[in-house]
Amino acid sequence: MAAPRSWALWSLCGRGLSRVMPGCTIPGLRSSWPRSPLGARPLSQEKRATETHFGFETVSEEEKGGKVYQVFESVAKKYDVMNDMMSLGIHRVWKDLLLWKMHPFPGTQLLDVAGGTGDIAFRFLNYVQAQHQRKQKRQLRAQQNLSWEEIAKKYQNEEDSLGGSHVMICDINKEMLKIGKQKACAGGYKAGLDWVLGDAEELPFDDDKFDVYTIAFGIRNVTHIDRALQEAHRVLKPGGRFLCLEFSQVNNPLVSRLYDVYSFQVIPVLGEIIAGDWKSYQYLVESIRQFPPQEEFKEMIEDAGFQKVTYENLTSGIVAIHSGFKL
Ligand SMILES: COc1cc(O)cc(C/C=C(\C)CC/C=C(\C)CC/C=C(\C)CC/C=C(\C)CC/C=C(\C)CC/C=C(\C)CC/C=C(\C)CC/C=C(\C)CC/C=C(\C)CCC=C(C)C)c1O
Ligand SMILES: C[S@@+](CC[C@H](N)C(=O)[O-])C[C@H]1O[C@@H](n2cnc3c(N)ncnc32)[C@H](O)[C@@H]1O
Repeated sequence: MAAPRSWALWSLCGRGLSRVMPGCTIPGLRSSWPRSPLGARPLSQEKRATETHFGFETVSEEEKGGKVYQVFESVAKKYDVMNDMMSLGIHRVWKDLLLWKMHPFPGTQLLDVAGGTGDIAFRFLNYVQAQHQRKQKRQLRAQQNLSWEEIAKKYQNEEDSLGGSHVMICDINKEMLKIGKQKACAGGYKAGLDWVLGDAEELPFDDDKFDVYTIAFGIRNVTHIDRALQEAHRVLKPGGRFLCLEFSQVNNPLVSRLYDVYSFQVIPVLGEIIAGDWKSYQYLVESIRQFPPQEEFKEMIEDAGFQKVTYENLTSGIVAIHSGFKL
């Protein structure tokens, strides 16, 4: 089988990559990553404190944020359609599973960091609304002698239809938030959500504020993952839950091989055809390979102070959901 294009590039660039271990500035990183596209391959321990990775490229920590910003600024308009095309809709199932795992209760205060175009937030609102409506119907059926007006009122109060639940969508990118807000208008999501421009590494919220913190396909893009995890811990209430949906390490060799071919040969091509942006989608597949595998990420979450940390692999580990509690 021919080597994927980017893998060939990666090999050609090996001199530069082996000189630097991009993840070096992040406490808790293990020497086994970043990984090559075709499996674990430790890179050199030599590194400079201010360097990190942007895909397979070595950049300064100062540069990385700007580069990530440009990627999402560039893809924002085509972001949703690209996700459906790349995954044939499978990303929707992963996001649904995140919500089922969360199983929010009435009144849940959710912070969705790197919330982008709102996929997690809208699912959350749908979930709590459906749950609240079921509860309300049960209560209405149980109550005798209610007037039609009283019944209608119960259905009309939008705020109440969420049972007090609320989602705060926080993202560093104005363009992603703009698309998210447009989707919210089009989808009729008015109550129970707010949009905030903010950095996962320095969240603009008080301590102990949220019941649940989610980050879906976001933490991979953050410069200092440890800082983002510490911030997650800070803003959660005691008893609060951290949930992260992110690309991970494929645990089936056949799927892994097909996935590598698909990632490096097909995804950038789709990116070019649909979004007119090969580079951003090359960054996507490279950044996936730079992210720590399940066990190492679990340890990083524990290092940030979370307890009862577990993870669940989805689609042979193409993605995983990590969960932890602030106790
Ligand atoms: C810039 O940063 C970003 C931008 C974004 O837009 C999004 C994100 C964040 C990401 C997401 C929210 C999710 C995005 C989803 C993905 C990256 C895709 C994940 C991949 C899958 C679910 C499928 C995994 C694929 C496999 C296990 C391999 C199976 C693939 C094949 C049999 C095709 C192998 C390909 C070739 C041999 C090359 C020749 C083929 C073609 C030219 C045809 C192209 C084929 C397709 C479009 C079909 C793709 C097939 C599937 C999706 C099959 C699914 C099957 C299974 C899961 C078993 C972001 O950070
Ligand atoms: C792949 S998108 C995920 C969007 C959404 N969560 C989803 O699942 O579709 C990654 C998002 O992370 C955001 N992001 C990257 N770095 C960030 C940071 N330091 N703080 C907050 N958001 C960030 C990007 O702007 C982008 O919207």
